[in-house]
Amino acid sequence: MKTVSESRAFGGVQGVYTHPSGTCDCDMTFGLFLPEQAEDGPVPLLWFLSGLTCTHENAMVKSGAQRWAAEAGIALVFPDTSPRGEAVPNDPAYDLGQGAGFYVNASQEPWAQHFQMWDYITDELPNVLFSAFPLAEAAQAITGHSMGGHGALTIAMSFPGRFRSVSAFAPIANPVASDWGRKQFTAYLGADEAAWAGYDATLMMRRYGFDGPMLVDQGTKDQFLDLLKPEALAEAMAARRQGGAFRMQKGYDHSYFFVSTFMEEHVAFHAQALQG
Ligand SMILES: N[C@@H](CCC(=O)N[C@@H](CS)C(=O)NCC(=O)O)C(=O)O
Repeated sequence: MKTVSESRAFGGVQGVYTHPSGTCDCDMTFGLFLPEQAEDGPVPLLWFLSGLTCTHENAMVKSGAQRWAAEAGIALVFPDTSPRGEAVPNDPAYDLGQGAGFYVNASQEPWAQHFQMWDYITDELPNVLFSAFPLAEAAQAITGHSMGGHGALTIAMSFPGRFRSVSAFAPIANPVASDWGRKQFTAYLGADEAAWAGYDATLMMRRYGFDGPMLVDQGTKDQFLDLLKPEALAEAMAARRQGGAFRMQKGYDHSYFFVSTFMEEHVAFHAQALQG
């Protein structure tokens, strides 16, 4: 692993690191914020998965999460959203290929060799993080924005007991019923929709839900509402009697102004679960 940069932030350290990834068969970059409390021993970890077109950098510089994580003594990891590099396939569209990994394990050509983001986020990157940094593996929570909200919700529901809490900002909530989902799942997973079900938060909520608190925020003026399908997830949460809340936030759009507005509440929500 190589250190790209380390900068003092809110009494802690905001680092950027690269490492060779066997899972994605390329070098991968991530941001990690360690609060001051990490100098004294392992601290809880909050994952932030980002959305379409993002790298590790967008949420790291625009979400404002570090101030609240520093106060709560929680580390933040900002992974990239896809494999990268000249050898990695891409697509001219912003919502397929590099920057649009959709947190799935691709089985189709030309994507399968590199686009293994599910295994990267749930297996390889945790191993890198817990062996190299003072992080408490037993105290993890996960959140994300848009495509990253889809990733956070589906990963949290797939690993009962791993994450104490899950939240999402404007998640792609029902990708099997959306053009933000059907196009990418066809490309990455193939036309057989049976292979898609384990990557859809609404279908997973209908079937089993999350074994802890869940918080979802969605702006009412989000320009992508028709693609995000928030009503499907809200209905599934109500039917499941899922603990937590689905909140429609009046007037907010899809941008990081929306994310940063509610970040303090999301970090406090996770801090309660992580420290309880
Ligand atoms: N570029 C796309 C929109 C992509 C987009 O809004 N991406 C969101 C996540 S889904 C994001 O976080 N963008 C990067 C940023 O705002 O820093 C478009 O023009 O339609």
